[in-house]
Amino acid sequence: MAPLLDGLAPSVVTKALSYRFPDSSAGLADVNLSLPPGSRTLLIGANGAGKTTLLRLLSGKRLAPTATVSVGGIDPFKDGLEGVTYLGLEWVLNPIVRTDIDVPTLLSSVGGDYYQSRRDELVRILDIDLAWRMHSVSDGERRRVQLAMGLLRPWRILLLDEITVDLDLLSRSNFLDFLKRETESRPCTIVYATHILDNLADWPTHLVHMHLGRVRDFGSISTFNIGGVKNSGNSRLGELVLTWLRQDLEERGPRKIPNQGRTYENLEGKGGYGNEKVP
Ligand SMILES: Nc1ncnc2c1ncn2[C@@H]1O[C@H](COP(=O)(O)OP(=O)(O)OP(=O)(O)O)[C@@H](O)[C@H]1O
Repeated sequence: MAPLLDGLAPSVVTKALSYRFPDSSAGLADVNLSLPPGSRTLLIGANGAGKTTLLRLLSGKRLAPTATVSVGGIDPFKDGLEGVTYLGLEWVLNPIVRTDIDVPTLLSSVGGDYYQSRRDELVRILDIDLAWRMHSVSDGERRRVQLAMGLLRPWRILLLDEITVDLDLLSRSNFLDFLKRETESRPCTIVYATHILDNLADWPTHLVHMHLGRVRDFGSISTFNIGGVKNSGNSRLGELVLTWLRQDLEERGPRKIPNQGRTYENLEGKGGYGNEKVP
C-alpha cells in the first residue's frame, strides 16, 4: 500500500477518464476533474448519472485506464491507498451490524480503543447510546453506529456514497458539521454523492454535476450563482424542522453512559467511556 504524502490533504484528479463496465456498456465518458486538497465536493446527478461508478474508480475498487485517476498523486488501483475510506451500499449492508452485539464491542473492533477521543466525539455527535444492542435498534440508529465505525480511523480521503438517508435531519446536520470541521482541522479531502440537499448550502467547497456518465458542471461553489436561484421555501422548512429536532433533543436531555453517573457531554479528553488501555 502506498501511503499518502504525510501532512498534506490529498487532491483528487481525473484526466479524460472514460470507463466501460465488464459487459462493455458505457459507464463514464471523458471525466476531467481537479478537486483541491482539503476540499469538500458534492457529487450531484440523477439516478444512473454515474456517481457511484466514479466513486468506485476513485477508491480503487474498479480499475481505471492508466493515468486517468490520481488521488494525492497516486493511482489508487495500481498502488493501493492507505487512508482512503469509501462508505457505500456494500458497507451499509454488512450483516455484522444486525447481530445481537453491543455498541462498545463494535467500536472496539474497528480501533475504538486506540482512537478514544475520536470515538467519544463520534458517539456524542451521532447521539449514540452505548446501551443499544444492534439487533434491536432502528434503521437510523443502526446507521449512526455504522457511521461512527466507518469514520473512526482518521482517513485522509473520504468517499461517501449517499449513506445518510436514514438519519434524521439533526443527526445529519451534526454529522455534516463534523465532516466540515475535519477538513478544516486536519489534512483531508471529501467527495460526497447525495440526493439530499437539506441544509447543505454552506457545506461544499466544490460542486460536480454529472449526467449520463459525463460531468456537466464542475467548479468551486463560488462560481455557481446560488444566491440567484429562486427560493422555493424548502430551506425554510428545513430550518423549521431542525429547530423542532433541537428542541426535542434538549427536552430529552443528554444520554447517560451505562452504569456510570456521567453523560456523554464533554466526554472527550476525559478518559473515554470505558476502562480500556490505549496501546
Ligand atoms: N456493473 C454494471 N454493469 C453495467 N452497467 C452498470 C453497472 N453498474 C451500474 N451500471 C449502470 O451505470 C449507470 C451509472 O450507475 P451508477 O450506479 O454509477 O449511478 P449513480 O449516479 O450512482 O445512481 P444513483 O443515484 O441511482 O445511485 C447506470 O445506468 C447503471 O445502470
